[in-house]
Amino acid sequence: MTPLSENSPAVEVVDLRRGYGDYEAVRGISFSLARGELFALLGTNGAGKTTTLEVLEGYHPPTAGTVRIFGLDPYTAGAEVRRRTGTMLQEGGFFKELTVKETVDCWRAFTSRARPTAEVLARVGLEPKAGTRIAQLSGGERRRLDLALAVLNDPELLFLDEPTTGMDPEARRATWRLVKELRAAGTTVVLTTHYLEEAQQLADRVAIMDRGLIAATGTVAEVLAGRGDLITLPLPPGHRLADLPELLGTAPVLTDGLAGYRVPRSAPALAALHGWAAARGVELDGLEVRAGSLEDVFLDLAAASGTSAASTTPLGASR
Ligand SMILES: Nc1ncnc2c1ncn2[C@@H]1O[C@H](COP(=O)(O)OP(=O)(O)OP(=O)(O)O)[C@@H](O)[C@H]1O
Repeated sequence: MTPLSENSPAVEVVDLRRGYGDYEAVRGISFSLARGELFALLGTNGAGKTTTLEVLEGYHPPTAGTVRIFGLDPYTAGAEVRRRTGTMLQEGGFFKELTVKETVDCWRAFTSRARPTAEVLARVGLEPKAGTRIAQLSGGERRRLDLALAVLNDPELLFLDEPTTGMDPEARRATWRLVKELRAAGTTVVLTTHYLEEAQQLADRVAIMDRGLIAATGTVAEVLAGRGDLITLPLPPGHRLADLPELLGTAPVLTDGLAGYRVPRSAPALAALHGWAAARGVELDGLEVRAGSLEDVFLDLAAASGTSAASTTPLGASR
């Protein structure tokens, strides 16, 4: 077996490709994570996030490229990698008749270095439900049980696949607190999520996947760098999009019935817009201005669908 290298990155992915039959779900992606980093994989439905995670977890070999976890191949050195990692899948398979405590006890039997059941349940706020049967848990409570099982062995590297899907806002925030605690204690975390706020709250770095490729990656600030501000307004009565002015050389774009301008700085653009409106006696009802967000990056990617993902302009710093 390859000896463990304590200096190797927690995760190293080079030119990973993974297909199902003729279909290539992941089409050549690379990234690496230092120990203790929290990395979020974002992306549209079917972008390849779960497939990537499953290769990192050692469930499938890559079709091409290499994946290393602590310097080890997770497919061929699965047992060693699993000893040091924890996995929260999208759907945990539980026996519905068992209680929460019985479920954790069962998993402890298969887990080396397992923490005590009470401690693990306390960690995810499930102690009051220890005696409750799985069938009676809410969706959010099941996700918390999934998380309890993922941290049972106090992993050095934790994989979280959409960890807060189905949770109410309070449970989601509690989960974020737990993930932040784990991260502060030095755990490396790879997470997939559809909640952009989750990535913004938790991640040191993000990668946005689109049709099997990484379209943008970096810190949230890097991904948003240069995106400027977004000015939106409903079309003024009696006006078409073509009647609106260019602002700082930018023509408006119509999205969901709103005219939108993405401008490097909002102040001069707003001054120009107000000048145009005042000269024509036009009211700018519903005018809104906000800084660029991950959601904008995401929506741009969705809007670009139909074009080749490879030709998508990189939206942030690449590694
Ligand atoms: N076992 C499989 N056999 C065939 N195709 C698959 C299989 N698993 C996934 N796919 C396809 O590969 C693509 C990527 O799927 P994947 O689950 O990795 O995406 P995802 O980014 O996690 O999506 P979501 O956000 O919807 O969970 C999808 O088009 C999916 O239909």
